Amino acid sequence: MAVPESVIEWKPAKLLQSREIAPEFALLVLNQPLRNSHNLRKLWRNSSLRVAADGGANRLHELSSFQGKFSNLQVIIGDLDSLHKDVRDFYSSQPTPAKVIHETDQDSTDFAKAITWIRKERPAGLDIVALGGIGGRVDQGLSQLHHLYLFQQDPAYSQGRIYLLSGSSMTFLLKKGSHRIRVRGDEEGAASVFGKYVGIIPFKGPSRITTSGLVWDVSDWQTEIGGKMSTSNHVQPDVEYVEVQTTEDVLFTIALGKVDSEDES
Ligand SMILES: Nc1ncnc2c1ncn2[C@@H]1O[C@H](COP(=O)(O)OP(=O)(O)OP(=O)(O)O)[C@@H](O)[C@H]1O
Ligand SMILES: Cc1ncc(C[n+]2csc(CCO)c2C)c(N)n1
Repeated sequence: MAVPESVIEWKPAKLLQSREIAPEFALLVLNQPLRNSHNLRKLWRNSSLRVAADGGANRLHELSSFQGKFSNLQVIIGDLDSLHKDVRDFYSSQPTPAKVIHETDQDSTDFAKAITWIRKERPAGLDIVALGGIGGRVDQGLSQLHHLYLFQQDPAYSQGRIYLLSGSSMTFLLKKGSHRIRVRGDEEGAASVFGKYVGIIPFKGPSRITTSGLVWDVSDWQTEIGGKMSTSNHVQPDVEYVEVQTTEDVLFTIALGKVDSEDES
């Protein structure tokens, strides 16, 4: 009898909801514009390890220096060419000082250094949310996507997922196989975490995909850069899950909902 193929479950909205339902994860703050948004506050509260990649600490400090928020950063890592001295002093002089890790090599980015450090610190695997992922410079964004592939080759993939969170999307890598992605929140009455737009990107090379739960579902559909690609797809209004079967690794990207307001509460 054929063994049923195992389905990988994704519940990314839990990262952005209350602490009770959030899984354990590390928050990695990149050097990208940062707002004191609903999502940032939730992620800060829910994360069990808070790390800044070099100048990411400057971005946090711009927010925390007003209200003392976001001051319990635990680690700053990188070549430290962007970290401001007053920011380093601020985080080093907190009641629980941040550890500052200087890694000088010029063959990897501070994003990669930070992920590698978190992975070594938690060899059993810890999910990582990278804040500011694929938001700014194109080479940095493409390097972050490349690193999703590099790090997800790790055997700890299933316990150590990486989510790139920009101001308007969440992006993660679906390894070849079957995936079931919950696209609604898990809390009664919670405003929607995700919007409707979805893209499935064959960044690594051609794949054949089958989807359900999308307005433009496809079945055993060849996708490749230079061929066809599903972008600006929509989640069907009444579904809770989107399912994707893919013959090769692909990126899945979904828009964030409108709740991520700028209020300072
Ligand atoms: N302009 C940018 N656009 C997109 N991402 C960025 C940008 N600048 C920095 N980042 C992200 O934040 C991380 C930390 O940035 P950092 O403060 O070290 O800037 P950097 O010195 O330009 O980056 P790196 O040394 O990693 O090339 C980077 O590794 C990268 O992932
Ligand atoms: C082939 C090759 N291309 C680019 C770089 C440069 N580089 C890549 S990551 C990084 C760190 C940035 O802080 C730098 C400078 C290299 N070393 N090797």
